[in-house]
Amino acid sequence: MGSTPPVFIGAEEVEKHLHRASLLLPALEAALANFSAGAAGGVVQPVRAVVPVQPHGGYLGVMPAYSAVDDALTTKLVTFYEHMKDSSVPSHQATILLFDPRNGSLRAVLDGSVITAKRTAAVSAIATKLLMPAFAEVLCILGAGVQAYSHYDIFTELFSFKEVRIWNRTKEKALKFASSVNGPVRVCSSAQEAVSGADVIVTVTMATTPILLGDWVKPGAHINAVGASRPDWRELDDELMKNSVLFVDSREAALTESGDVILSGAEIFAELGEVVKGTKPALPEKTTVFKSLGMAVEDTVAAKFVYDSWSAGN
Ligand SMILES: NC(=O)c1ccc[n+]([C@@H]2O[C@H](COP(=O)([O-])OP(=O)(O)OC[C@H]3O[C@@H](n4cnc5c(N)ncnc54)[C@H](O)[C@@H]3O)[C@@H](O)[C@H]2O)c1
Ligand SMILES: O=C(O)[C@@H]1CCCCN1
Repeated sequence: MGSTPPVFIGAEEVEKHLHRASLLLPALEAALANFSAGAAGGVVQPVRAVVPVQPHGGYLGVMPAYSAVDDALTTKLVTFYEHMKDSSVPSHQATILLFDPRNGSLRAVLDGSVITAKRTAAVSAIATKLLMPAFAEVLCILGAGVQAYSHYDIFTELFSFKEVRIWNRTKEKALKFASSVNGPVRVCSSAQEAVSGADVIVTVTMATTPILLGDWVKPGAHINAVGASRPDWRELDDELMKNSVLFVDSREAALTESGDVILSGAEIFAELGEVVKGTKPALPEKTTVFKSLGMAVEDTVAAKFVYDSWSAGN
């Protein structure tokens, strides 16, 4: 008897089953805690392998993970390209393969781009809930690409900011962002203007040198640093890195992949999963940075969520 061929779940279908990123919050919180529990947490996740595609300024990342608690086995394949000349092609494209852990058969091939956008924003939201100052009023987003939209969506769903500001390297993209989302957004002409007095800052750019300086940041603010995922790329300057309490998704990945962590020499205080578990404090009264690199197990639980929902409806 031949095995059943894998199903293909495209972007539209993934979107349908994952219409709000907040649907992933319980699974992601558990995955972060399990990851940071070491062997007892049952997450097997090596630091991703990244293959540079040098002549084209691109990278291929391979991100496998197994979560015993979820009994879910996946690998994401993600490409990301700097300086895209053709703006109709997204800078990041991803596919997730979901296997049957009992026998290794491929069950599904899922679009990974929607999942990447939503799970990343949901993890930033988990960090923000734990680390932002009390009475946070101003949200600032630096960057106006795919992640800016997904972060805006979940942040405005979960929190009640009085003001949302955006800055982008090219202002027209920031203007387009402000006119596309459902709510008022102040478009700023400089990153400094956008950041000044902000309580929560999200950096979601393809910058390779700092775009956010410690000098501009209000003491006690919380920063989700989502870009700069190569060891020689930066979004934050040394001053900010050294004068904040630093949280990461994975210590091992941060010390391998994050230019902001490696080149600043900043000390890592905790993994986000340790704060979720309660084994490390959150320190919301301090200036905090959550350096997010993205973890394969986040894709594993998100893909399982979509596959289970798809299976229930088919
Ligand atoms: N941590 C994670 O889990 C995770 C997951 C996915 C993406 N990311 C990272 O988040 C960032 C944003 O991803 P995206 O999918 O929104 O990308 P995108 O290409 O859709 O948007 C990138 C934005 O950065 C701006 N930009 C490009 N070069 C810049 C520069 N040198 N200085 C300042 N701004 C610049 C662009 O104008 C654009 O608005 C990327 O660095 C990406 O690698 C992280
Ligand atoms: O975790 C991710 O999906 C992304 C891939 C691209 C680089 C940054 N992290």
